[in-house]
Amino acid sequence: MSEPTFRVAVRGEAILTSPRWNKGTAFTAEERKAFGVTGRLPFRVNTLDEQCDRAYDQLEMHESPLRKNTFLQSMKDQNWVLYYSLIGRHLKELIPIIYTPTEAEAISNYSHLFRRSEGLYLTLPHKDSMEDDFLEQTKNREIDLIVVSDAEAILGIGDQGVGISTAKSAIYTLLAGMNPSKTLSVTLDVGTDNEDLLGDHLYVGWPHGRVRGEEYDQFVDKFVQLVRKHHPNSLLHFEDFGVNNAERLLDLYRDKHSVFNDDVQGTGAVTLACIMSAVGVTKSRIADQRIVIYGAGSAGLGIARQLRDGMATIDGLAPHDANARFWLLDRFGLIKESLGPDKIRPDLREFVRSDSEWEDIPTNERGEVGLLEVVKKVKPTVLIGCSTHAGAFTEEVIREMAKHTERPIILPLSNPSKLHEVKPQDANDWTDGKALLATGSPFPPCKQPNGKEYIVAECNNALIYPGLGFGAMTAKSRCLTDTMIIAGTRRLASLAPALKDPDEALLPDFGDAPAVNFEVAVAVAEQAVEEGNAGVNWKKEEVRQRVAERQWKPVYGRYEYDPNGET
Ligand SMILES: NC(=O)c1ccc[n+]([C@@H]2O[C@H](COP(=O)([O-])OP(=O)(O)OC[C@H]3O[C@@H](n4cnc5c(N)ncnc54)[C@H](O)[C@@H]3O)[C@@H](O)[C@H]2O)c1
Ligand SMILES: O=C(O)C[C@H](O)C(=O)O
Ligand SMILES: [Mn+2]
Repeated sequence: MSEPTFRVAVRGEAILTSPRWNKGTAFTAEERKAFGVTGRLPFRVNTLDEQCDRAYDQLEMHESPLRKNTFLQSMKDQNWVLYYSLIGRHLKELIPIIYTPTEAEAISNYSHLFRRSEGLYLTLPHKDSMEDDFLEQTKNREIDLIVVSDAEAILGIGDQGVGISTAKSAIYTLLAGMNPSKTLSVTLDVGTDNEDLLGDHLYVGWPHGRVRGEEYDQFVDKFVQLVRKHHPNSLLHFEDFGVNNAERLLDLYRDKHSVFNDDVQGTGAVTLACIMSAVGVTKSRIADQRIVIYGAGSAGLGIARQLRDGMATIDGLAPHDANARFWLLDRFGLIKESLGPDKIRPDLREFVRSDSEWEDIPTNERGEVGLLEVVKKVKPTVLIGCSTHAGAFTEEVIREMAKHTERPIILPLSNPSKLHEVKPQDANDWTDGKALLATGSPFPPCKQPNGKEYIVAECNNALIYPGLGFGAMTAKSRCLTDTMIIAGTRRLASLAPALKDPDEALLPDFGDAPAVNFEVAVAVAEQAVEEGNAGVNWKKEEVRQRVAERQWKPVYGRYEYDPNGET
C-alpha cells in the first residue's frame, strides 16, 4: 500500500498533543523540522512496528484488565494510529480490554478513572446553549457517524450517568475502518438515579436525579434536530438507552434520519445470524423453532422481532404465525395477557401469550409463571437470555430443556460476563455436550465429555453493527432499512464456521471480526444500491472495491506542512 500524504496545518506543541496527527518518535527528521518539533523529540526515529512493540511491553506491565484499559485509553488520547495499530495487532487479546467485559468496570469507575474528556457532553442544564456547544466541536468537520448514549442501561450494569459511546465508536474504527476523525461520541447527561454516583463527591456528571418525560423528550429532540440540520448524511447510532426510550426513539426518528439502535437492531441481527447457523447444525428451519426469550427489554424485543422477521423472510412464515413461536419472560414471569398494561410495555404487544394456554400451570404466589414452568410446557428448542439476571438458567432449567430437544440452542447474552444467565461450561456439562452455545462476552472453549473442545461463539452485536453502519455510511444511504440489516445478517451467517463443520463455533471468531464486518458492510451497501437508497451512483459489482477504498487504516502517512491544510 502506498503511503498517503497529508497537508497538515497543526504544528509545534499542538501537533504533539493532537491524537489525530501525533506520531511521537515516528516523525521523520524532515517532518520534525517542518512542524517545529525537532527539539521536542529524542533523536531516534521509530517505525510504527517499533512503537507497537514498545507500547505492548508497557501494556504488559499492567496486570489487571482495568489498568490495561486505562493505559489504552491514555494511548487513544495521545496517538490514534498507534492505539488502533496496537489493538489491531492483538485483536483477540485486547478487544475484551477496551470492550466487554472490562469496559463495564471502566464505565462504572468512570469518575474515578477520569483523566481527559473525550467526545461531546451535552448536559441538560446547558440545554439553551446546546447548539453553540455542539457547533464549537463540530463546525467545519465532516461527520459520518454519531454514537449517542444517555447511559441509562449500560450493558447489564444499569444507570451510569455518563459512559459508553466512545468504546462503541472505537469498535467502528477497529472492526469496520470508520475514520475516527469523522466520528463523534455524544453523552446526553440528563442526570442519574444511581444513588452510589449521586453520593460520590468525585462523580463528574450532573449530580441530579434522571430527568424523564416531556423535558427529556425535548432535550433529546433538540439534539436530534441539530444532527439533522448540521450533519444530514450522518448515521446516528443510539446505544444503551433505557428500555422505555430505546424502541420509542427509534420509531420516532427512523423515517427522518439514518438512525440505528444497536441494542435493538444490532443484537437482533447478530442473534438471527447465530440462530441461522445453529439451525444449519440441527438441520431444521428457523420457522420450526420454539423460542423462549428471558428478559424482554431492548435486546429481548429486538431479538424477538428480528427472529420473527427472519422466519417470515427466510422461511415464508406469516408474521402472525411467526409471533406464536415466541415466549417472552421478564421480571413478572411469562408475558401473558393478565399481567395487564402496567407490566407489559406497548411494544411487546405482538408477543403476549393468552392466559387460556396457561390455566393449569403452577404459578408463584403473585400468579406469575416462571422460567422452569415455561420450559416444561413449551419444550423450547432455543433459549435466549438478555435479562441481566446471572445464573437464571439453572441446572434444572437446562436439564429440563435437554430432555425434549436433541441439540438445545442456548444463548446467555447478558453482559458483562459475570451477568450471564449460565456459564457455558455448565450448560455444556448439564446437556452432556449437546448444547449449541453462544454468549454475549468472550468465554474459553468448553471441555466436552469426549475430551474435545467446543468453541463458544461470541454473539455480540460488535460482530455486525460496525459493518451495518459502515455499509450504510459508505453507500450514503438515507436510511438503514430492515432489508439492509437482513442482507448484512445473511452475509454474517454465511461465514459461520458451523456451516462447514457442525462441531465448530456458531459464529466467526472475533479475531476475524474486521474481515467479517467488511463482508457485512459490502452486503449492506449492495442492498442499498439495489433498493435505490444509496446516495452514490455505484453499480453493484463495484461496491466491494468502493467500500474497501473508504476504509480508514492506522498508518501514519507523510505529512507536509501547509497553513491552509487540515487541522
Ligand atoms: N450480546 C449482545 O450483543 C447484547 C446486546 C444488547 C444487550 N445485551 C445484554 O442484555 C442485557 C439486557 O440489555 P438490554 O439493553 O435489553 O437492557 P434492558 O434494560 O432494556 O432490558 C433488560 C430487561 O430484563 C428484565 N429483567 C431484569 N431482571 C430480570 C429478572 N430477574 N428476570 C427477568 N427479567 C429481568 C428487565 O425488566 C428488562 O426488561 C444486558 O446485560 C446487556 O449487556 C447483550
Ligand atoms: O456492549 C456490548 O458488549 C453489547 C451490547 O451492546 C450490550 O449492551 O451489552
Ligand atoms: Mn449496548
